[in-house]
Amino acid sequence: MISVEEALATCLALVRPVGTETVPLADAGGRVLSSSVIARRDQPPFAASAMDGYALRLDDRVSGAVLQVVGEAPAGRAWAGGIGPGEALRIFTGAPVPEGADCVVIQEDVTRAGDRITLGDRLEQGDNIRPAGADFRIGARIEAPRRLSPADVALAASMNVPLLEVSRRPEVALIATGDELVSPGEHPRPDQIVASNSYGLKAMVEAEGARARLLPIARDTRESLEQVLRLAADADLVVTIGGASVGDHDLVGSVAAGMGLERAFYKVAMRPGKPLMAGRLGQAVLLGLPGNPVSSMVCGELFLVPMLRAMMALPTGARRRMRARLGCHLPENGPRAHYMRAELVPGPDFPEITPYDSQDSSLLTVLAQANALLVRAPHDGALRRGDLVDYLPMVPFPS
Ligand SMILES: Nc1nc2c(c(=O)[nH]1)N[C@H]1C(S)=C(S)[C@@H](COP(=O)(O)OP(=O)(O)OC[C@H]3O[C@@H](n4cnc5c(N)ncnc54)[C@H](O)[C@@H]3O)O[C@H]1N2
Ligand code: MOO
Repeated sequence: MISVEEALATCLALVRPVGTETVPLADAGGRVLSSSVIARRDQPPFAASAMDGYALRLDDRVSGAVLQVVGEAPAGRAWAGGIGPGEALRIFTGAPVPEGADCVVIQEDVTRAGDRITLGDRLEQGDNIRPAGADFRIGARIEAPRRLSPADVALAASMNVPLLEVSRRPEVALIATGDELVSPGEHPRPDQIVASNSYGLKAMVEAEGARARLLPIARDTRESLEQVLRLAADADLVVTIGGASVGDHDLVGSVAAGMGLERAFYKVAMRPGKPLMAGRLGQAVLLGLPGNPVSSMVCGELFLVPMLRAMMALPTGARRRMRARLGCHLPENGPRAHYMRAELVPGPDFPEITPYDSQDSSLLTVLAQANALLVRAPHDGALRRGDLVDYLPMVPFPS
């Protein structure tokens, strides 16, 4: 058995970036930017009013002053002329500030009568002008690689860049295996269950921005497994679920080997998820996850997600660990790293984390409730309430 760290390093060494494509800005949210975005203009491109009011000279901003209104500038229509002493321009938020004006007095501080305004008693100190280029200058960059947030998309739009180069979405084929499985909505026999983790993994893959394809459930025969694996030949990453352990019906390793799998490792010193395997299968990479629902989902978080990120050319490595105070006592850990499903709540200095009583790797109710994985190293000594421990956050984090 190898360590989680070795297994992750090997998984990451197996994958390659999948290449790039160009997409319209409107479809770029959540995608991974692969070429930096470069601003084609200054924003704002002119000194702009931040308020609805009157543009005038600072020298004229005196309580009680009476000024002549010479014209009007709505947003999108600049006033061609300038502003002289004793003059004001009616101006609206976002409109260019005219030559000669160096402040905008908000309309609430002004009394207007015909073409004249009188400035009120209390006038603001600020000039209410957004200087040209205050947001960004031409040539400013959104550096790649970066997963594009909604704010990034808005920024790229503002930079007037309509097409973005992003990483292609990796194609992931998901294969559930086992005679006991039926698809959700079907009618299982009394000795059957409903395939679950393949659907959870599909959601996980898609949340990362990759494409997931659920292949037909492979039955526990060599022929069935071979047939379904062949359907996955064009995928970038083939993920099998189950059939990885030592039982007579656990065929994934030997069938994949027969089809040319160059296995990089099998079995990792972790709980849950010991019978994990990975290797190269033709043009694709194969990740063989254990069948227990929680094991496969935890391995998905720890290995599949970083692999997908590497395939999209994002900086990779282990999921970022955080620190929390333990909410209970825990006995010494065994020889495998333990990723305990846990509840994380806010605390006075660090958040407080308490693992659920049952850590059986079949319990999806516990996994769905958990908002963190408490990480224990192999042979970690007994821990006391209040000790600082590592955890990996999972959604939903308490708000
Ligand atoms: N003698 C030993 N037995 C087992 C060992 C071992 O070391 N020696 N390891 C155990 C561990 S740890 C795990 S994890 C499981 C993993 O086994 P497999 O990967 O071969 O998974 P299966 O046997 O196919 O299934 C395990 C369990 O999960 C259910 N399952 C499978 N696929 C799905 C699915 N898509 N959706 C929902 N549930 C699924 C399956 O029905 C079984 O209940 O092996 C232990 N055994
Ligand atoms: O490690 Mo298995 O993955 O106990 O469930």
